[in-house]
Amino acid sequence: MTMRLDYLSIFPAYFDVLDISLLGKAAVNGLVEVHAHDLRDWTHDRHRTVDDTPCGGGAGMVMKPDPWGEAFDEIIGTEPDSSVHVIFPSPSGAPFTQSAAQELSSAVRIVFCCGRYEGIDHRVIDYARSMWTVHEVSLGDYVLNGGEVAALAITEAVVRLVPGFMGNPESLAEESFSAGQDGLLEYPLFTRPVSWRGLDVPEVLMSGHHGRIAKWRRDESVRLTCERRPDLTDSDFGVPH
Ligand SMILES: COC(=O)c1ccnc(N)c1
Repeated sequence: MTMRLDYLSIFPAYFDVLDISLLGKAAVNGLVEVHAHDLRDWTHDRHRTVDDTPCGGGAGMVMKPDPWGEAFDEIIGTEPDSSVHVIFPSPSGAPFTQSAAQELSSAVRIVFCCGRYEGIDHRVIDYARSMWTVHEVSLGDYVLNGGEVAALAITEAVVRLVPGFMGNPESLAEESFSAGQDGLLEYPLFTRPVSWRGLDVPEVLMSGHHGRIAKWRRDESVRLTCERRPDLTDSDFGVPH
């Protein structure tokens, strides 16, 4: 199954980066298909205008609905289809999580709508909701200049979970937030040399004692999660098992 990814933006060149590294390889082996579009291709005036002043006043500009609607018609179509996922990255969106990435990794089509200026006319989102499965998602509590960087981050989080993308899918099991880690943060990692600038690899990791190593790793995950992400812990995690 090939996942088709579309990106609508006034800066489509942001997505050239998807041609390199693992994502580029996935495109080559037909796992994903990437299409970046310039929203201005759906404008009809000499200045290729995509924005206008906000109704009701206020600072900045708002992205006009017309170009988005015409782009949707051409890129996605004019018939409702709930299997198409349309993502609007936005600081006012729902927090994007690993479980959302996991769910999206089985999608056949994902269309990223990258807003600029103060944002997109809300009717674009309402129209999209009437046609497709819409996700307004935030990467965290901060504001970017546009949705492009967020779209790239979401793409990476999703595509790496697509079956066949990662050479060794087992490596996914022990990552932070993965089910295999019970949603805990990943334990600290070490490799050779055993001693480096006076800093040594924890002895337990060199013991060859798998039970002790597993316990050390679990304890470290619980400790890190309690320290850094108390919001992720509950009474169970608070006490290392
Ligand atoms: C324009 O988009 C944003 O500023 C944005 C998107 C997703 N997450 C955020 N925290 C910000």
